[in-house]
Amino acid sequence: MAERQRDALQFPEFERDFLEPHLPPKYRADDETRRTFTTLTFATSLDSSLALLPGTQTLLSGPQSKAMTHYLRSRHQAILVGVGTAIADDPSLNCRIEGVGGYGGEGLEGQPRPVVLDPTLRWDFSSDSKVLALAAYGKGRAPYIICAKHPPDQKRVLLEHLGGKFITLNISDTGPSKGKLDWADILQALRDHGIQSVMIEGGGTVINDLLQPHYAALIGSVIVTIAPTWLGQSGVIVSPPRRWSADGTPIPAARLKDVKWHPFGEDVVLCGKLQ
Ligand SMILES: NC(=O)C1=CN([C@@H]2O[C@H](COP(=O)(O)OP(=O)(O)OC[C@H]3O[C@@H](n4cnc5c(N)ncnc54)[C@H](O)[C@@H]3O)[C@@H](O)[C@H]2O)C=CC1
Ligand SMILES: Nc1nc(O)c(N)c(N[C@@H]2O[C@H](COP(=O)(O)O)[C@@H](O)[C@H]2O)n1
Repeated sequence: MAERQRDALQFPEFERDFLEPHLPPKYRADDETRRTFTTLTFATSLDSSLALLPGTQTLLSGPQSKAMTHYLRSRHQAILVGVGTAIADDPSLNCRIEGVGGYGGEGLEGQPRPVVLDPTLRWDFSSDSKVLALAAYGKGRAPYIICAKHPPDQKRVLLEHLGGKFITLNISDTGPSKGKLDWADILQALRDHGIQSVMIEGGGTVINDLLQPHYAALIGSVIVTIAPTWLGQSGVIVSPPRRWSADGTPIPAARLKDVKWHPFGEDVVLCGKLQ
């Protein structure tokens, strides 16, 4: 029996039912047909801010909603962040719920695969970067990095040594994602690498991109933690591009349906689907 870990988070059984309808279906290794289930999830302030300033990390989630996020991590095969988040936060991107691999569980079971979206290879990671160090200690998996250019051999060797890899995709030259990577291509690439569920945590650029109507069909669930604080102006804001109706009047950028709210400590967690 795995020993109890002092650094593990607790997320009680009775809180889990609320989330169940919003979680990906159970993973089946033999199911080749299923599209990757995508959950968009983040913590925001009352003024829709993810961080006090660009390039910095701000703690918004309280202990209960943080434990909820780690439970979500245990229920997805991968966690994706943009390179802005990887650089600003030096995140761990592992699951620290009690009973998951590395935190009282066996092997790496329950540990999601970190994925960093870094088209131009801006993230100058090393073996000291938290996510790689945790992989080396068996407390998480090494990242997959999605890029659009040839990676340097030295970085590739370091990543592959720990079980990670670079995945190279083509920049779109047409359509709404022109000049960027298309999210359908990103999710298909993850699917091709055996990932059937991914939770996308941010940051601002990634979330605002995905909240545009042409990507709504790709997102299975949206789960937002709202903390009872206003961060103030000049933060990293969730606010997707405004839409306009055919007659030129402004309409909301995005809206959720089938919404449920649940308090976790001082925070509230909102689950829904994009309309
Ligand atoms: N409160 C929360 O839950 C979270 C807060 N954050 C915060 O967000 C901030 C980082 O946000 P941002 O600076 O906006 O960076 P980001 O993490 O959204 O990364 C942006 C970068 O991702 C790449 N990217 C995004 N969409 C792309 C696409 N379609 N094709 C190709 N490349 C694409 C580009 O290189 C872009 O510069 C940090 O302050 C971080 O602490 C990040 C995650 C969650
Ligand atoms: N759920 C949540 N609450 C907050 O207050 C946050 N700042 C974030 N940020 C996201 O979590 C990552 C950090 O995760 P680790 O604890 O280092 O594993 C960070 O990179 C953001 O993606 N999330």
